[in-house]
Amino acid sequence: MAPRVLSSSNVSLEGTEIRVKESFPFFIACYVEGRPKPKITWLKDGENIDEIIENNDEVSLSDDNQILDFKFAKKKYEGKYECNVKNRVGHIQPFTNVIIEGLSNTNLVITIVSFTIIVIILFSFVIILVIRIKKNKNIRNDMLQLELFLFQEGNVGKLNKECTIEEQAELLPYDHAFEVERENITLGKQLGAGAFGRVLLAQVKGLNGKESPTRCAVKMCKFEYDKAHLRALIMELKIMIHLGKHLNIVNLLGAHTSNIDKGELWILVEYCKYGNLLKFIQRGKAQFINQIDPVTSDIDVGRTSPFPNDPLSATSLGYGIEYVFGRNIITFAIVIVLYLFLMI
Ligand SMILES: Nc1ncnc2c1ncn2[C@@H]1O[C@H](COP(=O)(O)OP(=O)(O)OP(=O)(O)O)[C@@H](O)[C@H]1O
Repeated sequence: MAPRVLSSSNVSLEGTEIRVKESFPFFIACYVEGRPKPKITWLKDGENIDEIIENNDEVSLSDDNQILDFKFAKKKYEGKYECNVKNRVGHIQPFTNVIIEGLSNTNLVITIVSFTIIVIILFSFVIILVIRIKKNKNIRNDMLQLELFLFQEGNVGKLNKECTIEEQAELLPYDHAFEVERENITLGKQLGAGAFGRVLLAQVKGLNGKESPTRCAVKMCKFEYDKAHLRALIMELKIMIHLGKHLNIVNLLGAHTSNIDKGELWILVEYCKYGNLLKFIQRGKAQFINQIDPVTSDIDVGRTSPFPNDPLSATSLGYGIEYVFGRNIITFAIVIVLYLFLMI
């Protein structure tokens, strides 16, 4: 059977055209059939292809010479490619014209211009982003400065007599006389934890001019970067400073505030060896335990003043009376009697 070109080829007896973009890969396929199996050789512009293929990684023959493969389209590969197919019975020579399309000048200009525009846009974006970040950082710094200023100085002029101190505690100033250096505080075991803070036992040197270390309880935020918790602790500290000392409350001994911008605020208060009042009562130290409502006897026990005429407000007692009983067992008895009296 004489050789015949199959339709899957991209060469034909009448000739075809293959257009390829420069630097793209392409191939010329000359699939044939015939019996005996035809032999295939290739010509480029009438010359044997061997010269091009020899020592050239970019051009190769495969599939019994049926495929001529080009890794990159280059101008030098442009031309007429003939596929010489021969067997004993016949001979055919299908061919194709390969045209390599380079980037036209206009295309090149468009590419360069678009690239430049993209670079300029990206660059502007980066600049705008940097300016924004810087601006936000400045705003944040200003806000931090403002918050720190409010913490230190407060804004007493804005206090409203019709509101409770608890509602406007932020406006109260901080008293630097309470400041204790970090190196004077040695933290110990945890005594307990509240809604937003935890309390640790500590030894503090140089408190009230004393040489020997003072045992105290240090209250700090559970999570240093939680602003809401820090704010609550600041309010607690300011209220304690505002209240001043009193026999029946757990008094403020000092505070470590120099790292407050990093969320670190420690409040040093008197240590109460019996801890929390509710737990103390629940442990069965008081014989009338059954008469106390377990719900209202939590923090509210401290918030209801057992001394109606006490100059300290109910709020003030809320910050300390829970722990007072460890210090003074007689006061404890008086408070419980008064509490029962008030309950009736
Ligand atoms: N001065 C103190 N002496 C001994 N233990 C204390 C002292 N202060 C607090 N504790 C212990 O730490 C626990 C937590 O105290 P904290 O004041 O943080 O919480 P709270 O008053 O119960 O709750 P909240 O944080 O809502 O006010 C208490 O229950 C108590 O066991």
